[in-house]
Amino acid sequence: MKIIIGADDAGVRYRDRLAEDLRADDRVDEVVVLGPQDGRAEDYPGVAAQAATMISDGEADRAILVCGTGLGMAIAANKIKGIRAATAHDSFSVERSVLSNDAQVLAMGERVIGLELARRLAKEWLGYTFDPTSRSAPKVEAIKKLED
Ligand SMILES: O=C(CO)[C@H](O)COP(=O)(O)O
Repeated sequence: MKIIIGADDAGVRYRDRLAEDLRADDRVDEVVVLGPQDGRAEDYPGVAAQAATMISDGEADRAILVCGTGLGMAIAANKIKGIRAATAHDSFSVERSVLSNDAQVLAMGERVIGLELARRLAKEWLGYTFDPTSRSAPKVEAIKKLED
């Protein structure tokens, strides 16, 4: 699995810790880091669009995006066709974002949850795979039709 980990200025600290976790995770083959580098500022819309476009183009499988709240990242990523991004800060929502919504993007807020919870949720999120034969599949198909 190729995973993007991205952030804006408000999410850099969590991004860098989550990137370390992802690199150490056997389920992850490759980690792509997006967002501020070498102290250069970057706002969330550009980072979210870059990550979402890579997924939509088949260059990456999933992304974790961190900003202050996790809201702007999800809103911006959802503007890219084919992308389902969800902000989630609890275990159940993280699970359902994949199993119900087939979301490829998890957005979290560094100003909202603690680092250890963010790390745990990222780890849980990696373990879920959408089942295209599940009761949720027709609803995801209905979402896709909204884009046409
Ligand atoms: O949380 C953010 C967007 O949802 C971002 O990190 C901060 O945005 P701002 O409050 O507009 O500076």
